[in-house]
Amino acid sequence: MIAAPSAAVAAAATERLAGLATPPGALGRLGNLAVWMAATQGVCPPRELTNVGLVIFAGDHGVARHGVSAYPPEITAAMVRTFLTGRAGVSALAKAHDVSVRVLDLGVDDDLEGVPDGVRRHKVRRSSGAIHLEDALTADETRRALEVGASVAREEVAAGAQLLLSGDMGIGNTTPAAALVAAGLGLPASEVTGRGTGIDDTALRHKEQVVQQALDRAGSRVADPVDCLTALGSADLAASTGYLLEAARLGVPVLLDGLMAVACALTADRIEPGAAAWYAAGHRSTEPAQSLALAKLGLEPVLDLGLRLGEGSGAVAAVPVLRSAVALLRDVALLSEILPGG
Ligand SMILES: Cc1cc2ncn([C@H]3O[C@H](COP(=O)(O)O)[C@@H](O)[C@H]3O)c2cc1C
Ligand SMILES: O=C(O)c1cccnc1
Repeated sequence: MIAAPSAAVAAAATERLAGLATPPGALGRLGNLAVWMAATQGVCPPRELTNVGLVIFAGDHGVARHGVSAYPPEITAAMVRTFLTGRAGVSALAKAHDVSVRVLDLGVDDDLEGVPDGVRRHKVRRSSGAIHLEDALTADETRRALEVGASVAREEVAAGAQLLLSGDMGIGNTTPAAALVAAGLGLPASEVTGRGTGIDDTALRHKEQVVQQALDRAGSRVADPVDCLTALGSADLAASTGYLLEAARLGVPVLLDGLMAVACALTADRIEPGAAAWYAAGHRSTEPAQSLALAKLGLEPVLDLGLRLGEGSGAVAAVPVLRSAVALLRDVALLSEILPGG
């Protein structure tokens, strides 16, 4: 069980919020976010968020060759290079909101020649297995990927990160992510499968069959969250899970993105209950599994913009809202200070 953020600081922050020169409740959910931020930092008022870090976990998926995505797997390597030139969707948002971006290749089906060693050094394998036909990973690969993620979280925190975000890149990844949510929530494929990059009705029915076949193949192993990563996940999703889990263990807050981040957060909370108390939901994705997993974790998304990009984009877009919440609890006067004789 992971220890919760400080209840004493949450109480102090709630009291400060109630005393601000604003009508009670007028700050709405910004007030709740500010209290959560203070509790995770263990200090009230909370510190400004000057050091926010996004790590994008990239990898390919065997299922991507089986008609589950609107795009070919070759996009994955091309997008890794695009993150490095700072021209992806999430790059624009990260630049606008002062968020550092790091991209790691866990399982891209390409050697990524010429890409810096720091990006490639954590690679576990080239493409994870096609989950409806075979395990995504060996048990040893799962263990290694979880440890890569944990070590990256430790590095980010040692470098001063106050808030961690995870992003994903990998054509086909909404299929294993939906399977992880189905496994974690005990739901059939029909309830969790979404359109990902934008597949048509025929492809959606096929994708649902692929997810169900994967769940049936995994059988009773769905009861164990680490076995789920081995059977139904991937190297990039296992690393992302290790990263989110380590953030919670270290007591560092996380702002979650869309389906992949939330599927990994759900898996992390299954591995060590209590982890989710360190997570806030950046946005609501259009993927049904993301909303189902958020509800299970008790998380209400900050933004609801119809985003379905991934890459960490929805989390980065929510960073200014979290900064706004912190600024209010830090900088607004207390009503008692502005009243005569107060
Ligand atoms: C150009 C492009 C950029 C992306 N950036 C993120 N994704 C997102 O879409 C993919 C998941 O959807 P599916 O499971 O349907 O393949 C992942 O790569 C995810 O990161 C992208 C997809 C494309 C095509
Ligand atoms: O929920 C997401 O993050 C998402 C949805 C579709 C495609 N890529 C990512």
